[in-house]
Amino acid sequence: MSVIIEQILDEVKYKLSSENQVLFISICGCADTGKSTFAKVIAEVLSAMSITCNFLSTDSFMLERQERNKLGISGYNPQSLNIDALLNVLALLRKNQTYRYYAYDNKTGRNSDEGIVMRPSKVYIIEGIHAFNQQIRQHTSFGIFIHAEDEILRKMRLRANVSKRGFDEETAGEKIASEMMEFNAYVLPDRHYANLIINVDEHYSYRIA
Ligand SMILES: Nc1ncnc2c1ncn2[C@@H]1O[C@H](COP(=O)(O)OP(=O)(O)OP(=O)(O)O)[C@@H](O)[C@H]1O
Ligand SMILES: O=C(CO)[C@H](O)[C@H](O)COP(=O)(O)O
Repeated sequence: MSVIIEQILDEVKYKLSSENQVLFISICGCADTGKSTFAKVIAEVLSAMSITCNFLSTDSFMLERQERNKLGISGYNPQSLNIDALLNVLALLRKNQTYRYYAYDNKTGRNSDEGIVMRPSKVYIIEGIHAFNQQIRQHTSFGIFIHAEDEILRKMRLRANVSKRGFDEETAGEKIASEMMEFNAYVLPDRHYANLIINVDEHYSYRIA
Protein backbone atom coordinates (compact mmCIF):
# COMPACT_ATOMS: atom_id res chain seq x y z
CA MET A 1 0.00 0.00 0.00
CA SER A 2 2.76 2.49 0.93
CA VAL A 3 4.37 2.20 -2.53
CA ILE A 4 1.02 3.00 -4.13
CA ILE A 5 0.43 5.96 -1.81
CA GLU A 6 3.94 7.24 -2.61
CA GLN A 7 3.22 7.03 -6.34
CA ILE A 8 -0.03 8.95 -5.86
CA LEU A 9 1.73 11.57 -3.70
CA ASP A 10 4.38 12.12 -6.38
CA GLU A 11 1.64 12.60 -8.95
CA VAL A 12 -0.30 15.03 -6.73
CA LYS A 13 2.81 17.11 -6.02
CA TYR A 14 3.69 17.22 -9.72
CA LYS A 15 0.15 18.20 -10.78
CA LEU A 16 -0.11 20.85 -8.06
CA SER A 17 3.11 22.49 -9.18
CA SER A 18 2.37 22.25 -12.90
CA GLU A 19 -1.35 23.08 -12.96
CA ASN A 20 -1.39 25.76 -10.24
CA GLN A 21 -5.10 25.31 -9.47
CA VAL A 22 -7.42 23.19 -7.33
CA LEU A 23 -6.75 19.53 -8.08
CA PHE A 24 -9.48 16.91 -8.44
CA ILE A 25 -8.54 13.24 -8.15
CA SER A 26 -11.11 10.52 -8.84
CA ILE A 27 -11.32 7.04 -7.35
CA CYS A 28 -13.73 4.67 -9.08
CA GLY A 29 -14.50 0.97 -8.84
CA CYS A 30 -17.09 -1.57 -7.79
CA ALA A 31 -18.98 -1.24 -4.50
CA ASP A 32 -17.11 -2.07 -1.31
CA THR A 33 -13.64 -2.27 -2.82
CA GLY A 34 -12.50 0.28 -0.23
CA LYS A 35 -12.70 3.47 -2.29
CA SER A 36 -13.78 5.73 0.58
CA THR A 37 -11.31 4.13 3.01
CA PHE A 38 -8.55 4.63 0.41
CA ALA A 39 -9.61 8.26 -0.13
CA LYS A 40 -9.42 8.91 3.63
CA VAL A 41 -5.89 7.49 3.78
CA ILE A 42 -4.72 9.72 0.91
CA ALA A 43 -6.40 12.76 2.49
CA GLU A 44 -4.74 12.07 5.84
CA VAL A 45 -1.30 11.61 4.30
CA LEU A 46 -1.64 14.81 2.25
CA SER A 47 -2.93 16.79 5.23
CA ALA A 48 0.03 15.60 7.29
CA MET A 49 2.22 17.14 4.57
CA SER A 50 0.27 20.42 4.84
CA ILE A 51 -1.46 19.81 1.51
CA THR A 52 -5.12 20.38 2.37
CA CYS A 53 -7.37 17.64 1.02
CA ASN A 54 -11.07 16.80 1.26
CA PHE A 55 -13.05 13.95 -0.20
CA LEU A 56 -16.57 13.54 -1.46
CA SER A 57 -18.55 10.45 -2.46
CA THR A 58 -20.66 10.35 -5.60
CA ASP A 59 -23.08 8.23 -3.51
CA SER A 60 -24.27 11.50 -1.92
CA PHE A 61 -25.63 12.60 -5.32
CA MET A 62 -27.53 9.41 -6.11
CA LEU A 63 -31.21 8.62 -5.72
CA GLU A 64 -31.75 7.14 -2.29
CA ARG A 65 -32.03 3.34 -2.12
CA GLN A 66 -35.82 3.21 -1.87
CA GLU A 67 -36.22 5.31 -5.03
CA ARG A 68 -33.69 3.18 -6.92
CA ASN A 69 -35.54 0.07 -5.83
CA LYS A 70 -38.84 1.53 -7.04
CA LEU A 71 -37.30 2.19 -10.47
CA GLY A 72 -35.67 -1.25 -10.49
CA ILE A 73 -32.20 0.17 -11.02
CA SER A 74 -29.00 -0.18 -9.03
CA GLY A 75 -26.69 2.65 -8.08
CA TYR A 76 -24.48 1.76 -11.05
CA ASN A 77 -27.13 2.89 -13.48
CA PRO A 78 -26.32 6.48 -14.59
CA GLN A 79 -30.02 7.29 -14.17
CA SER A 80 -29.45 7.08 -10.42
CA LEU A 81 -27.01 10.00 -10.42
CA ASN A 82 -27.96 13.67 -10.11
CA ILE A 83 -25.10 14.78 -12.33
CA ASP A 84 -26.12 18.46 -12.38
CA ALA A 85 -25.98 18.69 -8.59
CA LEU A 86 -22.55 17.07 -8.53
CA LEU A 87 -21.21 19.32 -11.32
CA ASN A 88 -22.48 22.40 -9.45
CA VAL A 89 -20.55 21.30 -6.38
CA LEU A 90 -17.35 20.79 -8.38
CA ALA A 91 -17.75 24.31 -9.78
CA LEU A 92 -18.14 25.70 -6.23
CA LEU A 93 -15.11 23.83 -4.97
CA ARG A 94 -13.06 25.04 -7.90
CA LYS A 95 -13.90 28.59 -6.83
CA ASN A 96 -12.69 27.82 -3.28
CA GLN A 97 -16.16 28.10 -1.80
CA THR A 98 -17.20 26.33 1.37
CA TYR A 99 -19.82 23.68 0.71
CA ARG A 100 -22.19 21.74 2.97
CA TYR A 101 -23.18 18.26 1.84
CA TYR A 102 -25.33 15.44 3.16
CA ALA A 103 -23.45 12.17 3.03
CA TYR A 104 -25.14 8.98 1.90
CA ASP A 105 -25.40 6.40 4.65
CA ASN A 106 -25.25 2.78 3.43
CA LYS A 107 -26.86 1.62 6.68
CA THR A 108 -30.09 3.61 6.20
CA GLY A 109 -30.01 3.87 2.40
CA ARG A 110 -30.59 7.62 2.80
CA ASN A 111 -28.59 10.82 2.86
CA SER A 112 -27.83 11.95 6.37
CA ASP A 113 -29.84 14.91 7.75
CA GLU A 114 -26.69 16.30 9.27
CA GLY A 115 -24.60 18.34 6.86
CA ILE A 116 -20.83 18.07 6.62
CA VAL A 117 -19.04 21.33 5.94
CA MET A 118 -16.33 21.04 3.34
CA ARG A 119 -13.83 23.85 3.57
CA PRO A 120 -11.68 24.99 0.64
CA SER A 121 -8.67 22.79 0.03
CA LYS A 122 -5.95 22.32 -2.55
CA VAL A 123 -6.95 18.76 -3.41
CA TYR A 124 -10.37 17.11 -3.62
CA ILE A 125 -10.90 13.40 -4.03
CA ILE A 126 -14.12 12.45 -5.81
CA GLU A 127 -14.71 8.81 -5.00
CA GLY A 128 -17.50 6.43 -5.88
CA ILE A 129 -19.05 4.32 -8.56
CA HIS A 130 -19.75 7.42 -10.70
CA ALA A 131 -16.34 9.03 -10.25
CA PHE A 132 -15.39 8.19 -13.87
CA ASN A 133 -18.64 9.58 -15.30
CA GLN A 134 -17.83 11.32 -18.57
CA GLN A 135 -18.73 14.79 -17.26
CA ILE A 136 -16.84 14.30 -13.99
CA ARG A 137 -13.77 13.22 -15.96
CA GLN A 138 -13.58 16.71 -17.50
CA HIS A 139 -12.72 18.03 -14.03
CA THR A 140 -10.30 15.43 -12.76
CA SER A 141 -6.56 15.42 -13.35
CA PHE A 142 -5.81 11.95 -12.05
CA GLY A 143 -8.04 8.87 -12.04
CA ILE A 144 -7.59 5.73 -9.96
CA PHE A 145 -9.65 2.60 -10.61
CA ILE A 146 -9.79 -0.09 -7.90
CA HIS A 147 -10.52 -3.47 -9.38
CA ALA A 148 -10.75 -7.20 -8.61
CA GLU A 149 -11.93 -10.43 -10.17
CA ASP A 150 -15.70 -10.80 -10.42
CA GLU A 151 -15.81 -13.51 -7.74
CA ILE A 152 -13.91 -11.35 -5.24
CA LEU A 153 -16.16 -8.36 -5.95
CA ARG A 154 -19.22 -10.50 -5.18
CA LYS A 155 -17.62 -11.75 -1.95
CA MET A 156 -16.80 -8.19 -0.85
CA ARG A 157 -20.33 -7.03 -1.58
CA LEU A 158 -21.86 -9.94 0.32
CA ARG A 159 -19.68 -9.26 3.35
CA ALA A 160 -20.32 -5.51 3.31
CA ASN A 161 -24.07 -6.02 2.85
CA VAL A 162 -24.01 -7.56 6.32
CA SER A 163 -21.30 -5.50 8.05
CA LYS A 164 -21.74 -2.08 6.41
CA ARG A 165 -25.39 -2.10 5.30
CA GLY A 166 -26.77 -4.18 8.16
CA PHE A 167 -28.67 -6.62 5.89
CA ASP A 168 -29.49 -10.05 7.25
CA GLU A 169 -27.66 -13.07 5.77
CA GLU A 170 -30.68 -14.04 3.67
CA THR A 171 -31.22 -10.71 1.88
CA ALA A 172 -27.50 -9.89 1.63
CA GLY A 173 -27.03 -11.90 -1.57
CA GLU A 174 -30.35 -11.18 -3.26
CA LYS A 175 -29.39 -8.37 -5.63
CA ILE A 176 -25.73 -9.04 -6.22
CA ALA A 177 -26.19 -10.72 -9.62
CA SER A 178 -28.28 -7.88 -11.11
CA GLU A 179 -26.03 -5.23 -9.58
CA MET A 180 -22.96 -6.88 -11.08
CA MET A 181 -24.63 -6.84 -14.51
CA GLU A 182 -25.09 -3.07 -14.21
CA PHE A 183 -21.55 -2.61 -12.89
CA ASN A 184 -20.20 -4.51 -15.91
CA ALA A 185 -22.40 -2.52 -18.30
CA TYR A 186 -22.03 1.01 -16.97
CA VAL A 187 -18.90 1.35 -14.83
CA LEU A 188 -16.30 -1.27 -15.74
CA PRO A 189 -15.83 -0.11 -19.38
CA ASP A 190 -14.60 3.28 -18.10
CA ARG A 191 -11.64 1.76 -16.26
CA HIS A 192 -9.64 2.48 -19.44
CA TYR A 193 -9.65 6.14 -18.45
CA ALA A 194 -7.65 5.39 -15.30
CA ASN A 195 -4.14 6.78 -14.86
CA LEU A 196 -3.63 4.07 -12.27
CA ILE A 197 -5.42 0.72 -11.92
CA ILE A 198 -5.08 -0.95 -8.55
CA ASN A 199 -6.04 -4.55 -7.92
CA VAL A 200 -7.53 -5.36 -4.53
CA ASP A 201 -7.93 -8.80 -3.01
CA GLU A 202 -10.54 -9.95 -0.54
CA HIS A 203 -8.27 -8.99 2.38
CA TYR A 204 -7.96 -5.41 1.13
CA SER A 205 -4.42 -5.86 0.02
CA TYR A 206 -3.69 -3.51 -2.89
CA ARG A 207 -1.21 -3.82 -5.77
CA ILE A 208 -0.68 -1.85 -8.96
CA ALA A 209 -2.14 -3.73 -11.94
N1 LIG B 1 -7.91 -1.66 4.10
C1 LIG B 1 -8.99 -2.22 4.65
N2 LIG B 1 -8.87 -3.19 5.58
C2 LIG B 1 -9.95 -3.79 6.13
N3 LIG B 1 -11.24 -3.49 5.81
C3 LIG B 1 -11.42 -2.54 4.89
C4 LIG B 1 -10.32 -1.86 4.26
N4 LIG B 1 -10.83 -0.98 3.37
C5 LIG B 1 -12.17 -1.10 3.46
N5 LIG B 1 -12.53 -2.02 4.38
C6 LIG B 1 -13.90 -2.40 4.74
O1 LIG B 1 -14.59 -2.79 3.56
C7 LIG B 1 -15.89 -2.23 3.50
C8 LIG B 1 -16.01 -1.38 2.25
O2 LIG B 1 -15.09 -0.30 2.35
P1 LIG B 1 -15.47 1.13 1.82
O3 LIG B 1 -16.75 1.61 2.40
O4 LIG B 1 -14.27 2.00 1.98
O5 LIG B 1 -15.71 0.78 0.29
P2 LIG B 1 -16.27 1.69 -0.89
O6 LIG B 1 -15.65 1.17 -2.12
O7 LIG B 1 -16.09 3.12 -0.56
O8 LIG B 1 -17.82 1.35 -0.85
P3 LIG B 1 -19.08 2.03 -1.61
O9 LIG B 1 -19.62 0.99 -2.46
O10 LIG B 1 -20.02 2.43 -0.52
O11 LIG B 1 -18.60 3.20 -2.39
C9 LIG B 1 -16.08 -1.44 4.80
O12 LIG B 1 -16.79 -2.26 5.71
C10 LIG B 1 -14.66 -1.17 5.27
O13 LIG B 1 -14.56 -1.09 6.68
O1 LIG C 1 -24.86 2.00 -5.51
C1 LIG C 1 -24.09 1.14 -5.15
C2 LIG C 1 -24.12 -0.19 -5.82
O2 LIG C 1 -25.33 -0.42 -6.47
C3 LIG C 1 -23.08 1.41 -4.11
O3 LIG C 1 -22.85 0.32 -3.32
C4 LIG C 1 -23.41 2.60 -3.25
O4 LIG C 1 -22.48 2.65 -2.19
C5 LIG C 1 -24.79 2.66 -2.63
O5 LIG C 1 -25.42 1.48 -2.61
P1 LIG C 1 -26.44 0.90 -1.53
O6 LIG C 1 -27.64 1.78 -1.55
O7 LIG C 1 -26.68 -0.46 -2.06
O8 LIG C 1 -25.79 0.89 -0.16
